[in-house]
Amino acid sequence: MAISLNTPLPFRFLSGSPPPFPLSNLTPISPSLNHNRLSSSRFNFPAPTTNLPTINCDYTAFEVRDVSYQPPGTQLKLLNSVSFSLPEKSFGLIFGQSGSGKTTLLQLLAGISKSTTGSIYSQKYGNDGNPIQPPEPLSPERVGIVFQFPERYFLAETVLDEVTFGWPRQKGSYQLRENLALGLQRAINWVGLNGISLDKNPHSLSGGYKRRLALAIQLVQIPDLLILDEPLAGLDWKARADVVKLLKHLKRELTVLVVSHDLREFASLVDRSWKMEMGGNLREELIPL
Ligand SMILES: Nc1ncnc2c1ncn2[C@@H]1O[C@H](COP(=O)(O)OP(=O)(O)OP(=O)(O)O)[C@@H](O)[C@H]1O
Repeated sequence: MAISLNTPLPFRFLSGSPPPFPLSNLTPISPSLNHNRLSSSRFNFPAPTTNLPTINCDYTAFEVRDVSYQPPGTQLKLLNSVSFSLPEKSFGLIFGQSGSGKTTLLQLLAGISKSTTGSIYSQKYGNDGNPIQPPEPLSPERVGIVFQFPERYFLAETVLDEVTFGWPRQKGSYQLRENLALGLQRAINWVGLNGISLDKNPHSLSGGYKRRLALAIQLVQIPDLLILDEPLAGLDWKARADVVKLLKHLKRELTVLVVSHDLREFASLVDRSWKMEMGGNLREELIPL
């Protein structure tokens, strides 16, 4: 399947709800979690490898339970009973050898492929650590994904056309477009693209700004989960530092899951980390520094 950053957008924009609030009005929220609860024997999780603070209150977590994946028509098992939990407004990092299945897992989370077994959902917990609502399947429309080297999939000749590529054009969608326009303005400010002319050709932007643009496209509507595959790949040191800083800012507002080999650069952001072993086995592990 040819993957384009723009491919899923029409569906996202049409079926997702408009941004519920301006992010600029938000007070940064620290993850309010007792992560010991998340690693309770109920879920059979290993000891926590995070530095999330321990505060009791309700919270939501993205849950992946016993997910396995075999590409249709093959006997290959690329993911083997993968389970993990990522609390909202926290930063998760998956690392591991090339070919171990990290991107495959992200593709399942984004709904690009469908898992062979297992489930992916969000779960609300009370302050006693017990679920307080039925689990809700994670809707692909509410997941933003920035692929590795997203700039390779830019299609439009201007920044504006690139960001609005999937927007509805038909009559009667004024309200939706108005909401999208507000979301766009916020996303552009948020990623620091406000100094860039919207008439510019996306391919003429610097490496770091191309990544900002790819992020802005995903942030027009606030995703429940933002996932990024190797966000620093191919960038120079300055752009890498800029993207890390941007993600540090974003993690205050969003749940972020990153696949990366650049462990040192993300170390200060990580709340939870997992290593993908060859054969598609995921286990919670501190990043090796
Ligand atoms: N549809 C498919 N059919 C068969 N094999 C596949 C398919 N998709 C991926 N693979 C194989 O599955 C393995 C895992 O691929 P994946 O891209 O998920 O690894 P990765 O951990 O993300 O690697 P990298 O760090 O190099 O990006 C690889 O050996 C890949 O060639």
